[in-house]
Amino acid sequence: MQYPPVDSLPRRRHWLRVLVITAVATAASLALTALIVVVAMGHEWAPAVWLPATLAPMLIAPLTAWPILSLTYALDAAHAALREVAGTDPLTQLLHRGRFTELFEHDLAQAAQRGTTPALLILDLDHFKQVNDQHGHAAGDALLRAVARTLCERVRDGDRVARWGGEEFVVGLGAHTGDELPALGQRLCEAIAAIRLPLADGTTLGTSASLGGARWRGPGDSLDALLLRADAALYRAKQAGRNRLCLTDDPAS
Ligand SMILES: Nc1nc2c(ncn2[C@@H]2O[C@H](COP(=O)(O)OP(=O)(O)OP(=O)(O)O)[C@@H](O)[C@H]2O)c(=O)[nH]1
Repeated sequence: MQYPPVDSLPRRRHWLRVLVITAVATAASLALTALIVVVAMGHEWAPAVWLPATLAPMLIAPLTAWPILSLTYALDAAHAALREVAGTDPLTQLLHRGRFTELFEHDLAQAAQRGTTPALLILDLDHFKQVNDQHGHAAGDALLRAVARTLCERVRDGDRVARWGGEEFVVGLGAHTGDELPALGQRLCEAIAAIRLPLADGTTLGTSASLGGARWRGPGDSLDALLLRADAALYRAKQAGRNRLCLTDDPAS
């Protein structure tokens, strides 16, 4: 999930590598042919080696290039898989903070070109400690997974959802215009409050979240600054009684 900006790089690198390895293998096999010809010249057995010496470049180039290419391709695939695992939170399968930062900074850099005004939401579940204390850590984990699912189901393709740590989540609206922030934030707040997780004893477990949102102000506005503004708005949402959305640009909220 959520890896578009880097997709084209390995493919381009792969074809460059194909060209370089094939060229090196061909040059090496031609040099071998020349060596065989020089050594054989003047000997009566020379005619016997002309044919293999001529065929050698055609055989050696693919025979050496192919295993090297297969190996480097497999290493690339393993590297991409490791990157994905390292960038994913194992409990919720959302992006980790580091991978989110990398991807959303790319969204900010592309915003002017795409004509978007990215925005960011920070969500913190309310009184989550009580969930763990009353229902156990496993129920808390299940609730975190349900919140992650709820967020992913309601954002658009191109938005980024990350587990920021503990019971805190971040949604990066990379493909939106800033105008959509209040409506989406409100929808997420309501969707989280509507979660009802069935428990073994037949009851259900719910939660709510406080959300802080901020819009990107354009080139020169860093992700750190955006996060700070969203965090300040989140703090106001907690102070105002939780289970609500506050935006930095809206002092009345
Ligand atoms: N089950 C579970 N709990 C976690 C995980 N990570 C953090 N927590 C718990 O989340 C709780 C966070 O508690 P607090 O920081 O006090 O926040 P809160 O109880 O949600 O209170 P407010 O944020 O003020 O509404 C702690 O009890 C942590 O143990 C996790 O991966 N799984």
